[in-house]
Amino acid sequence: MSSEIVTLRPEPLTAKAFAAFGQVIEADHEKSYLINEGTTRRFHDLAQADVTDEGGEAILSIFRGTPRPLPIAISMLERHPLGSQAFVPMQPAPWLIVVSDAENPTPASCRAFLATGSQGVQYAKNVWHHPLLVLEPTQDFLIVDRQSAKGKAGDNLEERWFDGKGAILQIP
Ligand SMILES: NC(=O)N[C@@H](O)C(=O)O
Ligand code: NI
Repeated sequence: MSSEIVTLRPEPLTAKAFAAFGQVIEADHEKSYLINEGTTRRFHDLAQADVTDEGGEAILSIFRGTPRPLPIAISMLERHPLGSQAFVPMQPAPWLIVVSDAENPTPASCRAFLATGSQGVQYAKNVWHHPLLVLEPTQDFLIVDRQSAKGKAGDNLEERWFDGKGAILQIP
């Protein structure tokens, strides 16, 4: 059991840096084309929802996040074995992401990212991530994730609480 507390320093969110965890959802001009008589630019196919295991279906929700006490303690991660989960900010405010690609995550295996208010992410199925972390008093996100088939309880949430002191997430 580690007695040292780990400090996580967020790095800028880029598609390349986040590739092991899922996709970054942002207005990538190279994936866009004009529609609607040239009045609208479509940023196309930025991510694909992966939610149909065990009869799951995609749903859209809004999460209204509020900040955690400072210093932000990272004491656990969670994952969704049956589906991806996408977070798209609905206002231009930065937010924080903590993930791990270890099968058995520890504070030292975590990576932190700072997302701009124009960046969303989709966590790939079964990727360890911390629940929503925001910096403003309230921040709304559009969520695309999985609902179990009506009446069929698919267990789509696994949590891993760290032993010892966990980690502290540095605020940029
Ligand atoms: N619990 C829930 O729906 N939210 C988490 O999955 C999260 O990643 O914020
Ligand atoms: Ni989640």
